[in-house]
Amino acid sequence: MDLFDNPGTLAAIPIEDGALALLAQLPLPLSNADVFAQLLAQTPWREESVVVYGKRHLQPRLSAWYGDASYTYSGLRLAPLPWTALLLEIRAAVETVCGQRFNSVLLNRYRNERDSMGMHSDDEPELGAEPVIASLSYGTTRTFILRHKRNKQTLRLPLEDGSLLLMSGQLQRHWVHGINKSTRPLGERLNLTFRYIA
Ligand SMILES: O=C(O)CCC(=O)C(=O)O
Ligand SMILES: [Fe+2]
Repeated sequence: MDLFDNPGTLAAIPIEDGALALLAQLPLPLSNADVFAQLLAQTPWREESVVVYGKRHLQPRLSAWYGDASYTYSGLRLAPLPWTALLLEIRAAVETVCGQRFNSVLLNRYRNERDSMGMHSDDEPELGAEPVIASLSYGTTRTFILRHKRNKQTLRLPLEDGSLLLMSGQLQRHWVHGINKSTRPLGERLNLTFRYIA
């Protein structure tokens, strides 16, 4: 049987004001360890800076942007890298599971427990009114935090090696999300967020 005949199904996570679904393991012909090692080695990782309230900061993580179109992220104009064979293969599997097309992917590398991502919404206008974002994780499990903008309700989701989280509907409008630093030592994690940019 071809792996892609039965890609597994996303399980909905009940949440107000948005849609969230999780697949524990994205089916791919490569092992999670091979995907992790190849992405780590092939990617031209960069330490980007962002402007927050007029002040420039280095991001506490490494990143790389691939895709068909350029994109503005936290005041940063990112020219995309061309798709690699591995990223195209991963994208095809993600698209099959999600039933959605994606034309770009942001790779984030959290080197250890001191790397993080501040609470934010992926609500740039070019992502559309109801952005569909597929978030794929490899390596060390980190806790993905979602907080409702109005009532401050908080959800904590451990994102494990090989898991795929799909965010859609009104989620970006009503919630912020991020990855906190940890006080306990942690190994490396890679995250890929597939997006569709109009
Ligand atoms: O690393 C993660 O799980 C979150 C990544 C994220 O929110 C983003 O790239 O916008
Ligand atoms: Fe995000």
